[in-house]
Amino acid sequence: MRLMVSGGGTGGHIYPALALIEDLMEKEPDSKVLYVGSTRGLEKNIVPKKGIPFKELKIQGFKRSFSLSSICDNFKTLYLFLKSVHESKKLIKQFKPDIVIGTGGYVSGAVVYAAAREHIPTMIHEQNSLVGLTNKFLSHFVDKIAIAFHMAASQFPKDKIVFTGNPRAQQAAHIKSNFSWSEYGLDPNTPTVLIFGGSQGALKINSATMKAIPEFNQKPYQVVFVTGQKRYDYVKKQLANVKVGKNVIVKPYIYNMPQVLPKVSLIVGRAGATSLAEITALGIPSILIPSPYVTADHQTKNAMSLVKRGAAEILTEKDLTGKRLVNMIDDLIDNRSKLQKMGMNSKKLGMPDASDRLLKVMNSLIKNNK
Ligand SMILES: CC(=O)N[C@H]1[C@@H](OP(=O)(O)OP(=O)(O)OC[C@H]2O[C@@H](n3ccc(=O)[nH]c3=O)[C@H](O)[C@@H]2O)O[C@H](CO)[C@@H](O)[C@@H]1O
Repeated sequence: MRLMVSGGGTGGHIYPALALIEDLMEKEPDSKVLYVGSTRGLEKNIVPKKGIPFKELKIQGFKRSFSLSSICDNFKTLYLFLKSVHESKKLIKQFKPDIVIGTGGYVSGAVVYAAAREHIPTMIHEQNSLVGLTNKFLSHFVDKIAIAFHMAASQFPKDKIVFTGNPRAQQAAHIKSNFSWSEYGLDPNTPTVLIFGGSQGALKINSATMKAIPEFNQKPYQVVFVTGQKRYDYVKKQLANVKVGKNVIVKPYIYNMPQVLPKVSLIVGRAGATSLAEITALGIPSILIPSPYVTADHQTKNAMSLVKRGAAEILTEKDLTGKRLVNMIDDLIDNRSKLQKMGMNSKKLGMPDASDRLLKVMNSLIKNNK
């Protein structure tokens, strides 16, 4: 298969694409892949590290306010979009993909739109329960729309929908992890809580965690606190005069998350769709703190789909304090049977064959196009 993939901005759009590529290369090793990302997103750091051919386009998002500067910015956005469509068409002519798939983020808007105009089979993958702006736009042009939450179905043209789940779930579920907490200087046999605010880190989660550290130091469990790359220096500065116990580790980012996750006892984090796909694929109990800053509060909807099934607990950002965080973690870690039940409920929601399902649809689209 000659696969062109585009997805960018944040990890939630990038990792599903990478998981799909990994599965394709395992099943069809002669395949050729080109990843098209943006000059500004995280993909620029993540994708080339995986040895995947990468091209970048300059693109930006629309501003939703009506101030003069936003209007000017939106003209620039439109210009960059049209330019990116033009450049995508050139890339398509050179690479000659059998199929183009978009996993969200502004850059995928230009690439997938260009592919549809060039009559290449196209598909988008929507990770969330509430549909993003780019995928809403692309839904009018693509051949198929893969979704990971049933709730997303009503927001797209019915005849194009296929329910596949998120490919990152399959990657997380099937990995043979040889990771050990001893690599972080921790004890491999002590329950370990992983705290992180999505792929970019979250200010409020970071401040609550910093306040909780003096209490964490006394606990019979371990805490791995991931700040987000950009927020690491600030957190380290704030912690300069705080005693951080041997059972607490502070890290900017984890690059081998699928290896690490199977060893986690409890997750505290945002409710980004790709994180939830991983959590449920592995059946990890979680305390979810949805970001209130995302479109249409979609993380609360994502989180509630787990909470309703007893697979997670929710903590709203307005109720988030260091003390509350510690209490909720203690309550679960101290109550093994509650934790175990939550894990089992979480696993029931997992989609451990998501990328197989996606590949199947992609292959049938390609076949029908020949
Ligand atoms: C603020 C924002 O717009 N967030 C959106 C973004 O979240 P975000 O990019 O944070 O996405 P998710 O939480 O869904 O996924 C994060 C991904 O990054 C990985 N990871 C994270 C931290 C780390 O140190 N190492 C690492 O590898 C996780 O394992 C996961 O695969 O995309 C998601 C999927 O469309 C949306 O649901 C979120 O609402």
